This record gives sequence, C-alpha cells and structure tokens, in this order.
Amino acid sequence: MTLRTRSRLGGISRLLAPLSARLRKHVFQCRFCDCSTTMAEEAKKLAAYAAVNNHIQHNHVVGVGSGSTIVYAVDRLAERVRQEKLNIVCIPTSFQARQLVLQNGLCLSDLDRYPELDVVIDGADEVDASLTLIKGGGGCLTQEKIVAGCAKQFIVIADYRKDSKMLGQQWKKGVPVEVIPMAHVPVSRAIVRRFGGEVVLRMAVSKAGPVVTDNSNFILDWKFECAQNWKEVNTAIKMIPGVVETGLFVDMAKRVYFGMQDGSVKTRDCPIH
Ligand SMILES: O=C(CO)[C@H](O)[C@H](O)COP(=O)(O)O
Repeated sequence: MTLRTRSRLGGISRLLAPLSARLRKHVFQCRFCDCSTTMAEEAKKLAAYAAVNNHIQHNHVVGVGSGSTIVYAVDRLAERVRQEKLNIVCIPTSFQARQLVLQNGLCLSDLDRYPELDVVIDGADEVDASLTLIKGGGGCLTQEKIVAGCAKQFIVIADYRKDSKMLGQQWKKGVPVEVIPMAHVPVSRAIVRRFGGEVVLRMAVSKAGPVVTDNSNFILDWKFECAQNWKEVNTAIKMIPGVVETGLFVDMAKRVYFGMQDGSVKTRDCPIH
C-alpha cells in the first residue's frame, strides 16, 4: 500500500468513526475491496438470527432448510438450545441439513416420527411480492417442499439480493425442476412447448455429468421468458410424467426475513396466512 493510499484510508476511517461498527465495516469494505460477499453473508446472518429468535420455542419440532443461509440459523438454534436448555427436535430437508444438525449436536429426527412440524426455516433463491418463492438453487427442492408442507409455519430467510417484485427480476438461473433421470428430455421438451423459454440439464461442477439430487434424480433449470400465473404453472409442470417436484413454492411461506445492506432486517408477511 502506498503512503498516499494509506493517508486516504486514514482520512476516510476518521470520517466513518461516528458510524456503527457494522456499518463502518460495510462502507469501508464496499469502497476498497470486493466486499459484496461479506455484506451478503452478514445479511444472511441477520435474517437467520431474527427468524430463530422470533419463531423457535421450547418443545418445537423444527424443519431445517438447506443452503448457505440456513447455516447461520442452525448456529443460532444450537446456541439457543445450549443457553436456554430448549428441547428441540430437528427434521432435515437434505443431506446437508442432516449434517448440519448432527455437527451442531442437535436432536435429529424424521417425518415418520414427527409428521407435523411447528416451524420450518429455510432459504430461498428469490421471493416475490406475494411470497411466491423460487427454491432449489442447491438442488434440495423436493425434500424442502415436503418438509415445508408439513409445517404450521414456513419461515424464509434471505439476504437483500433475493427480494423481488416479480420472479425473474433477481434470480436469473430459472425455476429448478427435479425429474426422474430417464424423463429429462421429454420433460424439457414439454415445458418449452407449453411455456416457452429454455430448459437446461444442471451439470455437476466437480464430477462429469449431471447433478444428482439426494433422491437420485436430475435437476432441470427452466429459464422462463416472462411473468406467469405461478400457481397454474406449478400445477401444470407437476402433471408432466417424470416430474418429481418444482422449485416454485406458491402460498406456502408465512413470513420472509430479509437481511438488508444497512444492517436492518425487513420482513414481509403472506396476506393469506
Ligand atoms: O432452495 C435451496 C436449496 O435447494 C436453498 O434454500 C436456496 O438455494 C437458497 O440458498 P442460499 O441460502 O445458499 O442462498
């Protein structure tokens, strides 16, 4: 770092001194380094902590979602269980969630023993104005939807980048659709014929060939062209032979917590729950 840069940084640090530590960290990092990741991580944590603080109680059966945001929720859940001696049973939505529950020393169970959950907390790839979600960026949509469907309350946690008026504004990778492997070509063709857009088979990153889900299926990503009636689209895609589940979660979420860039948490409630 040159002397000139050092003195510029010093001047800016003094200017930022009255700001809160968190905001100062953001502004500082935003200006001088690739901090968007740090901000998003902080936002995920804010949303996750708020949801666990507000929705988890003693004796709850809790569904544990999948993805990177849920990691913060499980951290906070484990902390509360230790500090408040809460009796909590966790139902995972994926292999990853199962590992998280075990690694954090939480009580692991399943839908056979607990088919009715008090609350499910999970992330999302995009949330629109009426709390319709796109999920499945991590490929866990089927178990996530099953577990969410068994819950009295389905609570979503996300950072500010997932907040959208209409699906497709923020999330550009399309709607994930889990399919039986032998059906991936006919299902892709049927979706494009009926709804337009483009369907791609999701490929693995450090393995040759496609992503294989926890249920041994494939994932299609449907890049849709325009806004749709998502309830109808979800039902229609589910009716195509070979489709296991879609990543459209319609009328399921009760509340979403968005961690925001300024360190606040914004909530949005579903009008019908
Ligand atoms: O649906 C999911 C996995 O299938 C995740 O909940 C969703 O992709 C959000 O993930 P992240 O918290 O990493 O942004």
